[in-house]
Amino acid sequence: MPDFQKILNTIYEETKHLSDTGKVATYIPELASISGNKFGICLLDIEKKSYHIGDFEESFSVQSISKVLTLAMAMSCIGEKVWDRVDVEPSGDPFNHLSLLEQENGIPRNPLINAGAIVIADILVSELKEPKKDFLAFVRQISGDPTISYDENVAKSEKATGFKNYAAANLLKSYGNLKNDVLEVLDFYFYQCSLSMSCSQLCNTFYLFINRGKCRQQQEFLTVNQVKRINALMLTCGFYDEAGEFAFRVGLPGKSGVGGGIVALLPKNFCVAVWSPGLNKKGNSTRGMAVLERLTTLSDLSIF
Ligand SMILES: NC(=O)CC[C@H](N)C(=O)O
Repeated sequence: MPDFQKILNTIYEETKHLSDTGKVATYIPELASISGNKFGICLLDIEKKSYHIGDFEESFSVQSISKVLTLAMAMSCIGEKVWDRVDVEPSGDPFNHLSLLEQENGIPRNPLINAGAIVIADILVSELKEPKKDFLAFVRQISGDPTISYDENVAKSEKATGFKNYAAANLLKSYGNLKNDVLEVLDFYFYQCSLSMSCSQLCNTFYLFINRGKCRQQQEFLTVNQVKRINALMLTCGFYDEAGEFAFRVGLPGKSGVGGGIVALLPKNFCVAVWSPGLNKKGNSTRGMAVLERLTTLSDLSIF
């Protein structure tokens, strides 16, 4: 294994003063107040050794990173039946794009764009007794961390302003691909996106995806095959219309969120989380992308 701590220190110094670190998301008003200077990195290897620097222990809004976790829970509930309602192709479109959904009769391209994640949220609303509580319990279990919580202010802020998501959910409903009440499903979706986690907590949670479906405590939550599918989706769809660019520059499966977090991983090797709230035009963390590009270059580790 390379000297990860040395590599992180080098990358942190290199990218600390980037002239363009992007713009903090403001379309969810509660996210607008976050300082664009926040910057943390954490890497957890398969031996559970952790390497970190900067604001790696500070919680932030994980937003779309949560889509991987709801997908994992939905697959653990209903298995392959998920694919009757959502496809597995990259969309090549922004995360909240709607026209393909209409062209393709209400079947979202994949579970990591908003429309797909709303269908997954609908599945969980059907399957779980108390969706918000049960999903949070799932995240706490796979991370081994009972302190992880939702940020109610972020959830309420998006509930008041997430008009495109209301549009997506209504479109899905009109095609018969939403079984539950639109507002009930969106309430769950806004809460899942408001999960508040640090880079360190994200690594502990995503350990499952480098460890063939077993969490840090070695309890099995997903089959090897399910993990293979989720990692494939992170590679092809995890960065919306920048998935190609991420594979090209970084070469790892991963998932971003508009809170400025990115999680990426090399199966059976390591997972890494970066937080830097400034986003590029595609909604992905500008500095996060730069950090991960340097990480796979300096460590000579990527899936390619
Ligand atoms: N890309 C993201 O992180 C988007 C998530 C956000 N909650 C939304 O639905 O717009």
